[in-house]
Formats: sequence, structure tokens, C-alpha cells
Amino acid sequence: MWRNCVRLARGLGRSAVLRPDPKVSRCGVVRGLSPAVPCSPLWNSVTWLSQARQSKDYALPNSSWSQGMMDLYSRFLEMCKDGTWKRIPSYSNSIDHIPESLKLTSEKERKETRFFPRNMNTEGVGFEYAMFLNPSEKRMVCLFQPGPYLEGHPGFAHGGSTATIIDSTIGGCAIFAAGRVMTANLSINYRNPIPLGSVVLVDSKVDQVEGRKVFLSCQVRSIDGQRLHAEATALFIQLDSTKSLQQQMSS
Ligand SMILES: CCCCCCCCCCCCCCCC(=O)SCCNC(=O)CCNC(=O)[C@H](O)C(C)(C)COP(=O)(O)OP(=O)(O)OC[C@H]1O[C@@H](n2cnc3c(N)ncnc32)[C@H](O)[C@@H]1OP(=O)(O)O
Repeated sequence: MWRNCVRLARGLGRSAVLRPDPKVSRCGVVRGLSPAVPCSPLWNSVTWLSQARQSKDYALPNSSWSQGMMDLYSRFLEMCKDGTWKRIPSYSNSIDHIPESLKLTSEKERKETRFFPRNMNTEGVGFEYAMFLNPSEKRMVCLFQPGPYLEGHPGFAHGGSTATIIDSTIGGCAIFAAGRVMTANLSINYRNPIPLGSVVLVDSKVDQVEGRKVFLSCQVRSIDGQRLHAEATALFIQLDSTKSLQQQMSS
């Protein structure tokens, strides 16, 4: 059942990403400047993610997970045994995802911020999810169970919550492809609403890398693969890995 979902999601197409006209970037930087220190892909450096940390790993099963979520999680864990897939831990603070060696000085001290999809303390009410990376296929999947506080239309997940989990999954994939990145374009077609409490598989992959541009696509399907809930294309832009975002914005 779930194998259909993973296999079906393979045929991801990529519609053209909108290309903007202006000659100068939105940050006032002359277009096309490659970052001073381009970051090499991180596909095989997942080990640092599993290094012991004080922070709680939110991507582990808890009592709010449905049987469907648990079954799918167990199947992906099984596929981690031969190294094909790697479970990606998830923390409440963005900074905790960055290895000490890649952190900028300004990122060494923790601030009172929360990683958006991890901003609720009660289990099961918001984004319950776990991500798995397939380095050889340049794919990141996310098992997602939307909680009752993500409601849009009564009983269904808000389109913004679907956009959030897509942006996070596809963004995680882009990070492993190009290090520090930002979303430049995210285009989503909503095909079927996602019932709250159901479990869906967000399946994203890198389609192409052109200099600083990482093009990706993604499908969100029911766990039996039969129902397509959403499909997306995205463009992420690689940032200069030696400067903080604030420094880059002010340059
Ligand atoms: C660390 C390990 C974690 C592991 C664990 C993983 C699990 C956890 C993952 C969490 C993952 C969270 C992922 C959240 C990701 C956000 O949510 S990011 C927030 C939303 N995005 C933003 O706020 C971005 C705002 N925009 C910007 O900052 C700037 O426009 C950008 C995107 C940095 C680009 O500016 P720039 O660096 O000056 O580059 P610029 O010269 O303008 O453009 C470069 C090229 O891209 C093209 N381009 C730029 N924008 C566009 C566009 N919109 N459309 C088409 N083309 C474009 C330009 O045309 C140009 O092309 P060329 O002329 O060179 O051919």
C-alpha cells in the first residue's frame, strides 16, 4: 500500500518556475553573484544531525500518532537499516539543526525563537511529522499528520499548513543539496483537501541545480498513494554560507 505511494510519487514532473524580470535582485544585489563560499552538498553528512543534543527530538513517535502514522514510520525506519534512507531529527529551534562547524558566530547563542512547525507544546494539535532523506535519490519525504489546530475549512487542513510542511520538506531537501538556501518561489496546486488527523506522505526531490538555483518538485499523497492532495514546484537560492542572512540583506 505505502510502497505505491512512494513509487507513484516518483513520477514527479516539474512545471517551469516563474522567472522574474528585474535586472537587480530584491536584495539590491546585482543578479547572479555566486556566493563567496558556495557550500558543497550535504547529502552524506547526516551523521552530524544524529549527534547527541540537549534539545528534544520532536520527530519521534508520541501518543498522538495514529496507527497509520506509526506503521509508515516503522516502514521507513526499516528502510534506514541498509542506509538507503536516513531519519532526520527535528528540533524546536532552527539553529539546533545546524552543526556547530557550520554555525556562524552570530548563531552560537540560542535565542527565544521556535521553528514554526514546532511552535506548539501540546502533542498532536499541530504539525506531527517525521522526515526521511534518501541521499542517492536526492529525495526528502515527510510523514505528516495535521492536528486540529491546523484547521482551514472545517475538518480539513488549512492550505497554509500544507504550504508550511511542503516548504519545510522541500527546503530540507534543498539544504542537503546546496547548504544555506532560501525559498525564492513555491508554487502549489491543491488537488484534494487533507482531512485533519489523516496521514499523508510529502515526497520531494531535487530536479535540477543551476549555479545557485535549486529546482525541486513535490507531491503530497495519501499513504496508499491513491489520492493526490497537492503538488508543488519550488526554486531555492543558495546563500553565501559565510554570512548571516542579516549581513546578506544589508550588503
Ligand atoms: C541545516 C540542515 C537542516 C537539516 C534538517 C532539515 C529539516 C528542517 C528543514 C527546514 C527548512 C526550512 C525552509 C524554510 C525556507 C523558507 O521559508 S525561506 C523564507 C521565505 N523566503 C524568503 O524570505 C526569501 C526572500 N528572498 C530573498 O531573500 C532573495 O530574493 C533571494 C531568494 C535570496 C535571492 O536574492 P539574491 O541572493 O540577491 O539572488 P538574485 O540575484 O536575486 O537571484 C539569483 C537568481 O535566481 C533567480 N530568482 C530569484 N528569485 C526568483 C523567483 N522568485 N523566481 C524565479 N527566479 C528567481 C534570479 O532571476 C537569478 O537568476 P539569474 O539572473 O542568475 O539567472
